[in-house]
Amino acid sequence: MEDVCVCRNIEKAYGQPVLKGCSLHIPAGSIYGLIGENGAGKTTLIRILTGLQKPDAGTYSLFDVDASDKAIHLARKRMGAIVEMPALDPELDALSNVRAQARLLELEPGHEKEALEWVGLNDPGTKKAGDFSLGMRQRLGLAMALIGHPDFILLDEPTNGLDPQGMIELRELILKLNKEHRITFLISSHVLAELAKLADWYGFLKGGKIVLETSAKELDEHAKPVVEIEAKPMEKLVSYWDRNRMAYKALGADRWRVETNRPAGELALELAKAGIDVRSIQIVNEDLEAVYMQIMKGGTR
Ligand SMILES: Nc1ncnc2c1ncn2[C@@H]1O[C@H](COP(=O)(O)OP(=O)(O)OP(=O)(O)O)[C@@H](O)[C@H]1O
Repeated sequence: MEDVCVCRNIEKAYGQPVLKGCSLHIPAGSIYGLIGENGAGKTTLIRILTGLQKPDAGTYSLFDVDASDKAIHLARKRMGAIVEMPALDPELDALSNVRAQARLLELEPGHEKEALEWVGLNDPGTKKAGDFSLGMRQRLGLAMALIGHPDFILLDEPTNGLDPQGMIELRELILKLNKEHRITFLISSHVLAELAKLADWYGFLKGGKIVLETSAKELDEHAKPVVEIEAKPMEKLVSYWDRNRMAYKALGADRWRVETNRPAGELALELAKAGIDVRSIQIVNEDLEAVYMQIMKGGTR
């Protein structure tokens, strides 16, 4: 699969270094989740890719055009972005906002209504954008990002401040644009659980670098098989875990969490043979959030 965007050792400092050799690859057709804690430099990276800022060192390419190439402005025409908040004019209605964006990008007029329809604003009326809900504003921002028929859209923390319904709607919209129109997305977030419902590729930004770049499929495989067990007595259990070199954690009264590849039924039988009274046993595979915490705490796995 070709990459729509490649970054190589990007550095950026504002007095303090923020990006310290950041490299990543965004495959065409993917929804790439850029995940990092607050202040990790996600917005900085997105601002660099959209041309709002220049890196101090390193380079990047968009659609195989290097940032130093004169043709980079043509590659940028294939991109749309919402950085921080959608750049709407609060005094204008939805259609006038999209028209203003089309003029700014020097596009032929005539596609404004289509862009609004793509985001479900079929009949936006004359309400001013300043009176829109946050979810509506995000939709309008997306319509403005879509007006140039981009192949690649960058969204900086798009679900920030949305209510659960707004989040679901935005997610469905992004998935639809990705599947039906083959638009590649870069979406930044500090909430992995939110990205996990969308992304099929991830870059983990930490300490100014991408410490892990992986597909969603691979990340799922990173999540270790774990079982939760309710059993006693404690001494026999601890001795069993130690004998079998199994990583365990006490969760509370007679409750344990254990890493194991063994089928739960087989484990229950073995524990019973060792004189342990097993009340319940269930598989609860380690979730992505735990994988995330481990990556963010200790670097790559
Ligand atoms: N224009 C600027 N001038 C000075 N410092 C800046 C500027 N922009 C960003 N920073 C600093 O750079 C660091 C990274 O900020 P950035 O907004 O890129 O992080 P982020 O990962 O997007 O965080 P958040 O999730 O909080 O938006 C922060 O410490 C921030 O204060």
